Amino acid sequence: MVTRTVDLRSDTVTKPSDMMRAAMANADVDDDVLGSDPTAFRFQSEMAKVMGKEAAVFVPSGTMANLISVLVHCEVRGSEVILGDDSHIHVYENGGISTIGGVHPKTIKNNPDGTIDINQIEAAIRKPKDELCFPTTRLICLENTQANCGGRCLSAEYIDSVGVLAKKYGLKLHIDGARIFNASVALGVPVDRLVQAADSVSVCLSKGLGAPAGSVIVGSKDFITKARRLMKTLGGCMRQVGVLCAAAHVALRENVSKLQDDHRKAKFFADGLSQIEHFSTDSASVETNMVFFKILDTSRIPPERLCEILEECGVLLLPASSTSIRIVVHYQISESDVHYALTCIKNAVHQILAEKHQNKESNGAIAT
Ligand SMILES: Cc1ncc(COP(=O)(O)O)c(C=O)c1O
Ligand SMILES: C[C@@H](O)[C@H](N)C(=O)O
Repeated sequence: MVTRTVDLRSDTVTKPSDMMRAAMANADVDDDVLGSDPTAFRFQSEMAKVMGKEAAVFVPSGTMANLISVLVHCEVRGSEVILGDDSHIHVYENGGISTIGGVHPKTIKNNPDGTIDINQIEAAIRKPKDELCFPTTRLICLENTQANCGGRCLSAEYIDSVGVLAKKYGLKLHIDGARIFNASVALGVPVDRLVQAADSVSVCLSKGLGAPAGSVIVGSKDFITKARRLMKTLGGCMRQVGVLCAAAHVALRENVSKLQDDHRKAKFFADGLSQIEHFSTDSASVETNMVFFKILDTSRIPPERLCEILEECGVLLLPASSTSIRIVVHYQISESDVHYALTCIKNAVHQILAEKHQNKESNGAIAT
């Protein structure tokens, strides 16, 4: 019987704090479609200010925030967006920019550090002379932090250089900033500086900041007006949305300061994993709240089996590939949880290896 749960599947798993629940219960609300929900208005104004952009709109999810942002930038048919081949928009959003928006993706391989090579970006930009046969490049998307590269941070200098390239060719720049506050804290760069070159940013309040739901798109007033209209088309406009914005506002006020500790716990986790035989963990590459560790082929430990055994002791993890597992730390994971999970992982490895040895023995016995 599981008496303790340590949920390391994602930073989307946090439960709203008591302060968030109180804010939700007491939120001053109104119909945000017929008019303006006062709590949503205040939160959106605060987010625009914090991110250094003209305007903001609260959106039900990060996936919808990215979809809306890409579709507003690429509102002309035959548009193409340049993005990383391991980006969330390309991998985890059901191809929505194409299936719903008719936007063509031009992927470039993500570097291990989360960037996409700037020379490859420039080479991928379509040339006007080829417009009869090819889509028209209108947008470049970056992701900061870059989740599938291990939560790696894109520097302000890199983003600025992509911004210069975008302007050179008359393109727009969107940042999937689901974890932009993690990047800001890890780099020690104010978040508005980090996204200065971007025309739009999607920011998740429901990840490391711990809100129960929601994202925000920030950008110019004109962009946000178009984004809000498209959100209505997609069915994303909500009535008394202040209930959710109240929790998101608490998350913004209370939890940015906790992110550094998440990063420290992730680093501690990575150091602990690197002590475990049969695992390969690049602890040096852990910059924020994510740790990916590879299970060496020699061990022949299937990630699914490891996750299965760990679930029995209340430690929840997700395989990242056929040979690796992802750990995501958040503010509701304690130091003690980290130690407990590491102990459970070590014990699970020993259990699986013992199982394999026993199977080998019994197969050998049958064979003789
Ligand atoms: C980098 C990144 N972008 C966007 C999203 C989408 O956010 P949501 O789950 O709220 O749709 C996620 C994960 O959830 C993510 O990790
Ligand atoms: C898996 C992905 O969709 C989610 N954003 C996560 O990082 O957990």
